[in-house]
Amino acid sequence: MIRVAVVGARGRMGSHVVEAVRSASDMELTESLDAGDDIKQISKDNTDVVVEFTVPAVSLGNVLALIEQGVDVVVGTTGWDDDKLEQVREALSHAPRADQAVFIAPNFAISAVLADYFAAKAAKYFESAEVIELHHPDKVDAPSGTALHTARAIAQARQEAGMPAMPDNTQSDGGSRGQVVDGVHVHAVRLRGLNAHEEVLLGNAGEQLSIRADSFDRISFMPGVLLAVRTLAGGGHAGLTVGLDAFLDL
Ligand SMILES: NC(=O)C1=CN([C@@H]2O[C@H](COP(=O)(O)OP(=O)(O)OC[C@H]3O[C@@H](n4cnc5c(N)ncnc54)[C@H](OP(=O)(O)O)[C@@H]3O)[C@@H](O)[C@H]2O)C=CC1
Ligand SMILES: O=C(O)C1=N[C@H](C(=O)O)C[C@H](O)C1
Repeated sequence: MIRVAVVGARGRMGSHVVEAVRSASDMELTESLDAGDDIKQISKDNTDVVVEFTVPAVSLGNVLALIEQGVDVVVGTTGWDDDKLEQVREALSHAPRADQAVFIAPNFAISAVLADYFAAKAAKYFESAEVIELHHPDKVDAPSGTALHTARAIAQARQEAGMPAMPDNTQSDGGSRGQVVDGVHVHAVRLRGLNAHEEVLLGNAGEQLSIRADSFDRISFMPGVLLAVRTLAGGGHAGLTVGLDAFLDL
């Protein structure tokens, strides 16, 4: 039985994770913590894997504290940059357990993971590429972690193919061209009625490829979360792993 704790348990995602863990025959829910709770209630004495879905401002602190507690962590919270990831690697290098693992995924839905993968594969064949992410208006961060991950993957594919900068004759945009992430324009839509959506537009003269992923319900993220919990609990993934594609045979 995998002992699972949830941090951010009363949140939109955390509450879904609590339900998914409770419904899993191979898992036992140990601790359900939220803002104001002492994260050191979680330890290797009561928990094997922690699932963390909080807010970008606190996730690194939570992960560092949980590493000190000797437990593995599955992280869904967004807002990760290279510096924060390096702090996690550093903490893992002197963690209580040599086989301790942290897994971070910008998106746990298979539709989004595949859209990201397909966009990176297509990128070198198109002169232009832009990313549009669309979410519910309660989301605190923009652009989404998923869109940032996709934009960086497109940029890396273009760089590896030796491609030039994308064509853009904009002289002044007043902010309407979105955020530029490694040369890729990213646009964020916030709209009541939406949940989580991403569209990648890739263009050449006379043609366009559109790659779209839609998460209509947060249940779409749960199979990926449970896959990550089971994978970490099974061992063999010591250190930091980023992206659910690492656990899929893509
Ligand atoms: N990787 C993925 O597939 C997905 C990632 N996400 C990401 O997950 C994160 C959470 O999203 P969502 O669930 O919608 O957000 P919510 O705001 O609904 O949930 C966040 C929860 O974390 C709690 N919290 C805040 N600070 C702390 C703390 N220091 N310790 C413990 N809990 C804390 C909040 O409590 P309170 O409200 O009282 O402050 C709240 O209950 C976001 O970064 C989002 O982008 C979302 C969906 C999918
Ligand atoms: O806040 C959300 O809801 C989501 N956040 C993640 C992100 O920022 O990419 C994943 C998904 O898009 C839902």
